[in-house]
Amino acid sequence: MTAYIRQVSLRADKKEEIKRSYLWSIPAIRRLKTIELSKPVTFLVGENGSGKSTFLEGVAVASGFNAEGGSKNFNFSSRDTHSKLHEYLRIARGIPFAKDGFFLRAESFYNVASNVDKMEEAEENRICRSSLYASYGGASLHAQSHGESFIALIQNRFRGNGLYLLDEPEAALSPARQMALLSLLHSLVRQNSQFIIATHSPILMAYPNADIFVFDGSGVHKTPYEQTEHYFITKRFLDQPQRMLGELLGPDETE
Ligand SMILES: Nc1ncnc2c1ncn2[C@@H]1O[C@H](COP(=O)(O)OP(=O)(O)OP(=O)(O)O)[C@@H](O)[C@H]1O
Repeated sequence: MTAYIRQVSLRADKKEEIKRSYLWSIPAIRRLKTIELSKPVTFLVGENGSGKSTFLEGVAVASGFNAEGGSKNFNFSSRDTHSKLHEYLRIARGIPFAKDGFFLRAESFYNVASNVDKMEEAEENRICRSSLYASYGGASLHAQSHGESFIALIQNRFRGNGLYLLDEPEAALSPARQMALLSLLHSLVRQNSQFIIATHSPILMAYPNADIFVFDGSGVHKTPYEQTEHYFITKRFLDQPQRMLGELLGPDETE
């Protein structure tokens, strides 16, 4: 199995600095020691605000990606709110190095799409060029729906032998497209790729032989799929929607 990142730990020598930042108020970050990435696919899950995106962004920036997403060639910035976590992480890299990579975040995908447009315009000024859009599904990402452009990007731009960091990729995707994404993940894993994915999707989390790390108030814990809240709450709801709706809305409202 290929692991371009084998281990991520919080630097003990930076503890005093971390204590002075808001990062210390995030329990999963404060209690983070070492996360072993020993599988081709690692999921980061947990409640809203538990620190998954902060952690993934820290790993991405420490690995040379732009904080707002893109490949290592992207260096745009539309805001400057990313944390300094990357300075406090120690990343143990594997051998060989990844030949490809992408940091894909649902929340700033619009800006990544705009940046691709700008790079395409710049390419048009060259005498000998191949269209950059070819790597992104043949058209501007803005000319496709959010979900279509997400899938087009993964299908066309992710070339394998790569390190891919995805932040809530399901945000744009229908359940059927989430399943399509599972197939794409699988074929990229078979081409020696590693994924680290922050997600709320019980569909994506079902990818076999993956590690799932739950971020919560007591730290970060490796958890089997069926024991995650995402799995059992979704299952309980779909098994008995009327009963759950009765609990949520009161019995009179569900008739
Ligand atoms: N610049 C900032 N200053 C202060 N607090 C921040 C800042 N950025 C994020 N936070 C806080 O850090 C915590 C973790 O946020 P993060 O986005 O990592 O959560 P998450 O687990 O990815 O949540 P979600 O599932 O909703 O995306 C949140 O409580 C958030 O409010």
